[in-house]
Amino acid sequence: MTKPKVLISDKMDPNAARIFEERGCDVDVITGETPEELIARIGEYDGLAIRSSTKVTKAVLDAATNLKVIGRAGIGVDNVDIPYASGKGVVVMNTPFGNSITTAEHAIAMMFAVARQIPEANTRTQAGEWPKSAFMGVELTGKTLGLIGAGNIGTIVASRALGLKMKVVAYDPFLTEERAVEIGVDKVDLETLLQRADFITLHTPLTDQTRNILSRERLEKTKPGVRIVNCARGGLIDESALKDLLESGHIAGAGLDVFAEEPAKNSPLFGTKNFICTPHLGASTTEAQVNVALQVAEQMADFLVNGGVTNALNMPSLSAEEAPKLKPYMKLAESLGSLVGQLAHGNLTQISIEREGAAADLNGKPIEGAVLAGLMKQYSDTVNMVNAPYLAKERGLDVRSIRHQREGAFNTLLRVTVGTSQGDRSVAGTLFGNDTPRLVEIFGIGIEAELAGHMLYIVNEDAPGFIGRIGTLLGESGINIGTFHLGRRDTGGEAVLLLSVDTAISQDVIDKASKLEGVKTVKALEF
Ligand SMILES: NC(=O)c1ccc[n+]([C@@H]2O[C@H](COP(=O)([O-])OP(=O)(O)OC[C@H]3O[C@@H](n4cnc5c(N)ncnc54)[C@H](O)[C@@H]3O)[C@@H](O)[C@H]2O)c1
Ligand SMILES: O=C(O)[C@H](O)COP(=O)(O)O
Repeated sequence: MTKPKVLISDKMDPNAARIFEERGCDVDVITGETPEELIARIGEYDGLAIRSSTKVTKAVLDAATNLKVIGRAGIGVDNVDIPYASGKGVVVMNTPFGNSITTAEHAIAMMFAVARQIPEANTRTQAGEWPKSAFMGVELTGKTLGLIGAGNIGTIVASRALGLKMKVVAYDPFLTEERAVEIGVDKVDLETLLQRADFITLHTPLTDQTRNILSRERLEKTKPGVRIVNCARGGLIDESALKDLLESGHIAGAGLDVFAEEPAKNSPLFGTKNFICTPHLGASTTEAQVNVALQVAEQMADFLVNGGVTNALNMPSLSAEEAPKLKPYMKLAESLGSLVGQLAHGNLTQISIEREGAAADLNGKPIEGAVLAGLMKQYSDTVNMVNAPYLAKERGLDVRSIRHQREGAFNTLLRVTVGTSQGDRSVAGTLFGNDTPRLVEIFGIGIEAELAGHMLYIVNEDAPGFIGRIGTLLGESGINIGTFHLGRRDTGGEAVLLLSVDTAISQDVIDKASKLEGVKTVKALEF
């Protein structure tokens, strides 16, 4: 088996390359390339490991013809076009906890630095000025900290601030009252936070909802003398308004680790009074960098080598332990999806995926992805279980997952039912010996068949002589039959014949089969 190939395109702790190699991947570390250079190179890689410098744009993804996974050694993924990556079937992962303590500590350090003007005091002292009377700071004790975003980092900042005897108020639409009590903060709306906070610190991702969350209008509503820290993302604050309000003295100090445009080499904020900054150093400690490098390499190698999915932003998680157990189910799910996709006529409006017996205890999301991938293969060559749910959504397909505790005739069963403009059509399958997928029911008729390779599906009237006629037709057409499966609704009623054959079946043979006595439907299937 050829080894998966990974490119590390940003500066990363060397542990990442070591782990990739130990886990059976070939790895290249090539940092600092231009977008054009990356585009020229990316086609040969299965995995791309990045930090915040590499911008994974549509153009990069279009050139990434072999890419299966992007791993972000860190948290923020606003440098990756995730919807486009999802559409291309590329998994995007991050390492959500590896640098959170480090970044929270940086935010606290910035708060102290702003409160006591440490950078400027340091510069002037070292210049020989001894400017003791030029600096008068404020205490953090007893002050109110306004937290915008109370996720992993915000929560750590809150706990450190509470330790410093600050009061903490938090604005986060996804923070529940219970969680707010648990972490010791007051949940407030944004207006209240702006009015009450002596210090404001931001800890949200950059999204369409959070972009410019501290707009000029909101900055003007802050308490006079407020100090603001941003160690999250640059686009969260209106930088020009921040400059004006620092100059007017309404804002007493600001500490930014991140800028709307990075690298920030000529920011208008540079030189503004009471303004301090660092060059996106939030995650830059030895501990955090080792954490995220190890984690991203483990996660990506696990995915590329074993199919395990951890911390993916566009796909459900799947542990390395679950992956081998789910593998035969994924095969079965994809075949069933493909079968209904090939057989159902009319516009598909709804699909339900039922799991029964042992299958009911499994992680349903990957199975759902595999069914949809099988189904959507009729419409797209590049579909896989990552992008299939997105394609299904785009087409307005209503997807339902149902889990039955009951045990039926099979100890494990997957059933896929599609609602078409002509009514519901359902197929079901099981695993023989825990790992061999088998179709056991097609449109209400019991049958037992492996779905593989070239197949011929025929619905006919159950009557003597039919099997001989179809055997003769295929024989005369030079088509060798591999396996032969029969099922019928009742004696003399509707019967189903599923044949696997060694070569693709031509339209001419299908037309001839359709004309045989008693035949209702003929369809060539491919798995
Ligand atoms: N400076 C650095 O080097 C550095 C390092 C790590 C992370 N970060 C940034 O910090 C961000 C936060 O990291 P995290 O680990 O805490 O993420 P997280 O996902 O755990 O928390 C983000 C929080 O923001 C909240 N949120 C989302 N939309 C919001 C909105 N409109 N208003 C208010 N709150 C909203 C979410 O509910 C969530 O609780 C990351 O997205 C990343 O951009 C920066
Ligand atoms: O989102 C993050 O994890 C931080 O912004 C860190 O970015 P970096 O890996 O480029 O330091």
